[in-house]
Amino acid sequence: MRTAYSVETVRNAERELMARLPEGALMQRAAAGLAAACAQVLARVAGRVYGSRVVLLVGSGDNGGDALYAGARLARRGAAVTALLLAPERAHAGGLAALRRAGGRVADAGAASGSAGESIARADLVVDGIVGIGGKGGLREAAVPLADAAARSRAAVVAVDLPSGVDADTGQVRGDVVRADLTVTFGTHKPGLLIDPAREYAGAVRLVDIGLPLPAEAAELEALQHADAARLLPVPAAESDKYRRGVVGIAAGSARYPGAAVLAVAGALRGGAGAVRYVGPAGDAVIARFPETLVSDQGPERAGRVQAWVVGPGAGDDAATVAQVLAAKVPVLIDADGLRLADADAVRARTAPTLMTPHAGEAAALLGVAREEVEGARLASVRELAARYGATVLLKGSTTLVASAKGGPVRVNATGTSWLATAGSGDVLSGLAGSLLAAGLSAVDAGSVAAYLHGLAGRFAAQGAPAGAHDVAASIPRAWRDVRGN
Ligand SMILES: NC(=O)C1=CN([C@@H]2O[C@H](COP(=O)(O)OP(=O)(O)OC[C@H]3O[C@@H](n4cnc5c(N)ncnc54)[C@H](O)[C@@H]3O)[C@@H](O)[C@H]2O)[C@@H](O)CC1
Ligand SMILES: [K+]
Repeated sequence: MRTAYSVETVRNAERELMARLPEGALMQRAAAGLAAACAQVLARVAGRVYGSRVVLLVGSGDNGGDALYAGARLARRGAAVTALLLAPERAHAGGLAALRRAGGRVADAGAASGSAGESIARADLVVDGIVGIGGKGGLREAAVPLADAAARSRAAVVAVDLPSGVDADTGQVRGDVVRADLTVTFGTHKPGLLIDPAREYAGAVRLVDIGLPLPAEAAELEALQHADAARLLPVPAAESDKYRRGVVGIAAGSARYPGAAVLAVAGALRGGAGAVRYVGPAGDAVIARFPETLVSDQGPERAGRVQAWVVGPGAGDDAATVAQVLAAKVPVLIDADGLRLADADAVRARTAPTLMTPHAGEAAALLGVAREEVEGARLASVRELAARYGATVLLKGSTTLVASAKGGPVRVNATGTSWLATAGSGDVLSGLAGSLLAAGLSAVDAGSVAAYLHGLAGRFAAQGAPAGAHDVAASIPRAWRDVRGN
């Protein structure tokens, strides 16, 4: 499991560790890891470290200190290193002395703004040490021209700890921020490195272990990795029958949107449940495509045994079906139209698990705010929805988040791809997650494993070209095999 911790938790762990270590030891660990990563980048972009051109953007805190010490290490290996100081009188004194001793140049970024731009334009590597976890708000005005010059330059940009200006705890981006090709982060991932929109600015992320003592239960975010997903996937045993494997009921589709039913069933058939039962007006379309589906034109109450329901994709205005499903004593996934039609009190009154799967627009409607507000503050939004509805909430997006009403770490999914932003892709996800619920996974596990498989399936289906939702569904078995390592 990959984890991310809040700035406050990182600061506490840092204090605890610093008390046991000689002064400056922690920064040296960080700088050594940063310098090693920079040397690898230089080998790629300039062929070698010796003779390469490195520019350090140095702010007034320890983030700048890391950059200066790493710069000193690169200068000792023969790189021509120039530090551009945003606040010369407050730059890290020890770091500055180390860089000077190693033969690096130091300039005032403000006084030499023209030549600062030129050195950035000519650099092979720009190291962004403007601000790290001590940052507040977007980049300050004086730093913006440096970030712009780095963006225009052909240099590779390596961010120290975080791309400067992004909000470490929330992933929010206000105003200008640095765009990095690589972020070298220390001790732990920060939430902003895993959540959009900030994640996009981080580029590839490399974690340098500096020995921070971080308690597992204090994590803000968890991201499943292959091994975690493999452990959670339901695998039938010799004595399994379809009921033990779980029957998932799909109440979806309408005369107007029969395709949503077909796609939700397509996802459900690949989710590990032993059988898929469909109720609704699109039975003919479902059977024509998937003859293994158990189809009923009675309502959910009379559909027969079901261990988890999916309700809502393409449901139109059928509030009665949504209400019937919510009254069932088994886990329920509510998606799409179902989110609009579900009575909030009925959701809160449920005792079996409930998983709601809005995209940003649907989440905004449920919260009564603008869509941009949800997109800018995804972590806060998913937690707020989970608390309001007393349900597990999966907020879709290029980094999908899954929050439990009970609190605890929010799961973030990183397998997604922007190719998945295609009509019907959400219907496939809801069927897949519903199937995992029926197979016995908790709502958080079902949601996060479904998002993981769905993202991988999207990658396999797309491979750099547009793919339809049915292609994504058809690629789910390949995603399972990939996760299970066979
Ligand atoms: N906490 C830890 O465990 C460790 C921290 N280290 C480094 O130390 C950093 C934190 O250092 P600091 O606490 O000194 O804080 P930072 O260096 O992140 O930022 C603080 C400074 O930046 C300025 N600043 C704040 N917001 C700004 C903005 N929007 N634009 C421009 N400047 C802004 C402030 O005036 C302040 O002087 C980490 O990100 C990491 O790079 C590492 O050396 C190793 C260990
Ligand atoms: K930084």
